[in-house]
Amino acid sequence: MRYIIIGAGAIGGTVGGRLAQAGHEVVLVARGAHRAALTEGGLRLRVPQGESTHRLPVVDGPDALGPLRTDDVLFLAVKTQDTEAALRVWGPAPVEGGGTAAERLPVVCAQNGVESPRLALRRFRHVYGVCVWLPATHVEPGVVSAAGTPLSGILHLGRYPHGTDDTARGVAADLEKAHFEAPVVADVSRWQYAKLLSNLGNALEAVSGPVGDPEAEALYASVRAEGEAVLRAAGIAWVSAEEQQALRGDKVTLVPLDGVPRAGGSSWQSLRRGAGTIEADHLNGEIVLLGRLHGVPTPLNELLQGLANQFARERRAPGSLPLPELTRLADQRSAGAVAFVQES
Ligand SMILES: NC(=O)C1=CN([C@@H]2O[C@H](COP(=O)(O)OP(=O)(O)OC[C@H]3O[C@@H](n4cnc5c(N)ncnc54)[C@H](OP(=O)(O)O)[C@@H]3O)[C@@H](O)[C@H]2O)C=CC1
Ligand SMILES: CC(C)(CO)C(=O)C(=O)O
Repeated sequence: MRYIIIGAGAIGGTVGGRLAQAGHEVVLVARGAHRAALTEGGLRLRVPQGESTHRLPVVDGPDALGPLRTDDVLFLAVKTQDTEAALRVWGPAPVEGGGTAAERLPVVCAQNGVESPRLALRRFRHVYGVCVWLPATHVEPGVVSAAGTPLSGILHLGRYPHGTDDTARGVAADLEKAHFEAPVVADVSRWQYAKLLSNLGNALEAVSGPVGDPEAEALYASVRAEGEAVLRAAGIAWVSAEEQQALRGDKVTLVPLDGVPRAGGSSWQSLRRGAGTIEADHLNGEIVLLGRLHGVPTPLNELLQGLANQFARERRAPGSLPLPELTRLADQRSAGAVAFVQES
């Protein structure tokens, strides 16, 4: 199979580099300064075992490749806010022998949140979801890094909305050869909802810095509790911590990389790069949406969604809202939400 990595940033760059290292054909899709750096100097991948450079074909869209091959896999690793635009471009791409990518090729959505595979299913017939446990960093244009040894991360993968098939097993086998733990699961949505609950802390970390001290942990616990209440009201199941642990085992140990700053997760990194957009509408915003649909107040997730978007719009530095200030705002919002529920 040839892997076309749409969005060769932290996740796409790590997966693409690892797949190339394992001998697979890989095409990187990138844009802007990152694309220029990848084209000029290759993809530089830093992992605990060292740095490697991969000179791979780099394109900005399907036109540069000509008709796609029947053994192509579209591996989507853009932030969720960029999913729709990417699918719109890649869906109609012609495939050798006739038909389009949307009709004939698998699209594997290796992203946080739960929205991308749904968006993909509107256009593509063969959609796969991945629950991505892979702490990676887009260090600078052309350079990505991933902690974790001996494996780089855990990628639960399955056909979306449910089931498994030969493609899922084939992609997982290739990922396993490329230093990932890649269990094939028949209920990938349940895994993705579990990850969504973890990622409700992304915005907190982005605006107020690493979740680690007791005050931040307490706030995250309240944000997550809101998320769990919403999922329960919506009748949505997620895998328990025990199930996750049973499948994960102790296979991935995070090893800090000397000289590679990974002060924060993917949303923190968006702010650090001054990206102008952030994924919060699709993480905390998913809980807010479900809360509104099912009549459950979500003041804390609303607050974080709003703050994260404001930080991105104003290109504010990550972590620059002091935690006591965020906690004060959260207390105010929670009090307001209780009053609203009592009045209605
Ligand atoms: N980083 C991490 O540790 C983890 C991330 N995730 C999830 O993985 C997904 C990807 O995140 P991450 O790798 O961090 O994101 P990055 O921003 O590092 O990488 C995404 C890349 O895709 C590029 N891009 C967006 N749209 C297009 C397009 N149409 N054509 C070409 N390139 C495009 C972006 O360019 P530009 O910079 O110009 O926008 C960026 O370089 C997200 O859903 C995230 O939540 C999950 C687990 C861990
Ligand atoms: C859990 C974490 C922080 C790394 O896997 C992540 O999902 C992210 O950075 O978005």
